[in-house]
Amino acid sequence: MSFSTDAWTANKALYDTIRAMPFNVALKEGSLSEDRFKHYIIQDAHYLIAFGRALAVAAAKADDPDGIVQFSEGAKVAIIVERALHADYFQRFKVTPADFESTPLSPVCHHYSNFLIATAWAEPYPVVLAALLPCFWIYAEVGRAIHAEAASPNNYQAWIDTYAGQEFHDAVAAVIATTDRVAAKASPETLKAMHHAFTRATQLEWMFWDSAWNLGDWPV
Ligand SMILES: Cc1ncc(CO)c(N)n1
Repeated sequence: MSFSTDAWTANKALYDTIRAMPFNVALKEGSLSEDRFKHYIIQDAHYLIAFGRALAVAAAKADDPDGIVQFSEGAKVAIIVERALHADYFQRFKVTPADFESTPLSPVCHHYSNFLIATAWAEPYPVVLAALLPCFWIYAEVGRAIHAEAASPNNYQAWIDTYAGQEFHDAVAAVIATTDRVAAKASPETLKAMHHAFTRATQLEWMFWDSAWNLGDWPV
């Protein structure tokens, strides 16, 4: 079985939990409060900078030229396309660049961002890809599932359309393919580390939405 099928099966229960989270249900129904979405989108803007940085390191570690192109392009798209989406919502919710700069990373965003950057720098290429894969794959699945059932009109349609869109899904399929290709020649120890990284990132995806729902902040 491929790494991706194995990893998805092993984490399916966690994915089902993510789908049923109050944040995602409310997003689908269009009833998500603006303060919760605003919290989410500010933290996500911080997160995407770390995500882009980790993708750039993955590009530098790629085992072939196609991988350099794939992940440097991924880094670029993470910053450019998603910034545009955020700029839209920042304007709508009146978040100024100064507000964004002065809002620190929440504990969960800080943890997830640092997990990706630390993994990108310290671990071998296959493990880096396994850590990055849930960020792509879970958003693609959640995006499509929400898109299929979303209330219309929905305040958050632009977000839903981005992650349900064909362009994002093509990028996700390509990351799955590269991850499976490198996993197929990985040692048992590396495979084990890949599964560990994939599960950790999936947990952090859950925690990221949970933190937005609860307006997570530093307790002290
Ligand atoms: C937390 C998080 N994970 C994944 C994505 C998709 O790139 C995102 N925008 N934010």
